[in-house]
Amino acid sequence: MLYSTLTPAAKRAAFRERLGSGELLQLPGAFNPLSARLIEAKGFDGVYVSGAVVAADLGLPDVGLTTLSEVAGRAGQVARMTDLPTLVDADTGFGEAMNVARTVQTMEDAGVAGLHVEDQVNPKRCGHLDGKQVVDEATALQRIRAAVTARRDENLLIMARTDIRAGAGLDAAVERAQALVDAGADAVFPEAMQHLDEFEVMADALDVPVLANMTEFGKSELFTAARLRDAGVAMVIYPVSLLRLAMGAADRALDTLRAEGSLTSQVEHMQTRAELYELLDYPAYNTFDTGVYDFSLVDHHRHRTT
Ligand SMILES: C[C@](O)(C(=O)O)[C@H](CC(=O)O)C(=O)O
Ligand SMILES: [Mg+2]
Repeated sequence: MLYSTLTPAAKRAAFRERLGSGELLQLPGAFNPLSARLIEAKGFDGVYVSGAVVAADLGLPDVGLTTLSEVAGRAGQVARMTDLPTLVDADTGFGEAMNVARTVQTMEDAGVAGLHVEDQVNPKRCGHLDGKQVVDEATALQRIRAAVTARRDENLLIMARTDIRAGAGLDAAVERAQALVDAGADAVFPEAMQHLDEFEVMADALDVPVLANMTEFGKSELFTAARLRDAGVAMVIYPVSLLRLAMGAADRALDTLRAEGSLTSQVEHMQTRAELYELLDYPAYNTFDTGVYDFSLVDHHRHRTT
């Protein structure tokens, strides 16, 4: 109950170990802390906190409007609810080198296992939209150096995301990624790759784990986990998928309520009360409550008789 049962340091160490195992780790995006519990219950390897989802949750587009405090707050709430490692989208680091350093320490305090910092100009755009711009290499490397220098737990995974592929092509992306690794990045997130063999080229060129972004309605086809693993990818995120599914279900259910005047026909699609309580570990809280109650009775009794 109350979750998580592990310290952030233990989660980071476990994440590093799993990443070194050569398996493909799957990290669905948690759109809230409760959905992180579901992701864990279903046996996934980690939880992703998407910048696009944090923004959308607030009713905002993903154009660099959310603040470090908002994103770190949400990442902390999610990380708190799961024993899985949490990977958070730190956008551009919320500024330049000095801001990136503060972002890393704030995210570390929030209990995440890793974060990614991208090389887009401020204010950033969704990586799968046209018209985004990247900073020059020197600025991109500064952000990563600042991130690596700022962390206090050496197991905190600093991932460099590069958005250069869309504007400058795959060769430029590989070159940028190699420079980011030389600057200290522990892993690379090549954004908006189009074909599976591009992931393969990237994974072959780098000595660090590579992440694939399987966001829907984007530039990439939705490759299966098996194909990504065969291409040498180490981690895959499904950043906005659960939010899209939940909002799709909510949209249809609201139409039904308007049309039918009740949600009776929708009940079969709902998570049941029993399923929700199980996910919340409700019985454990009851037991805890009883323990406190018993204790106070005994205590009270002792006071009266002495
Ligand atoms: C991964 C991503 O950065 C996110 O914030 O989740 C987005 C996802 C999306 O907009 O589909 C991205 O820029 O790819
Ligand atoms: Mg993002």
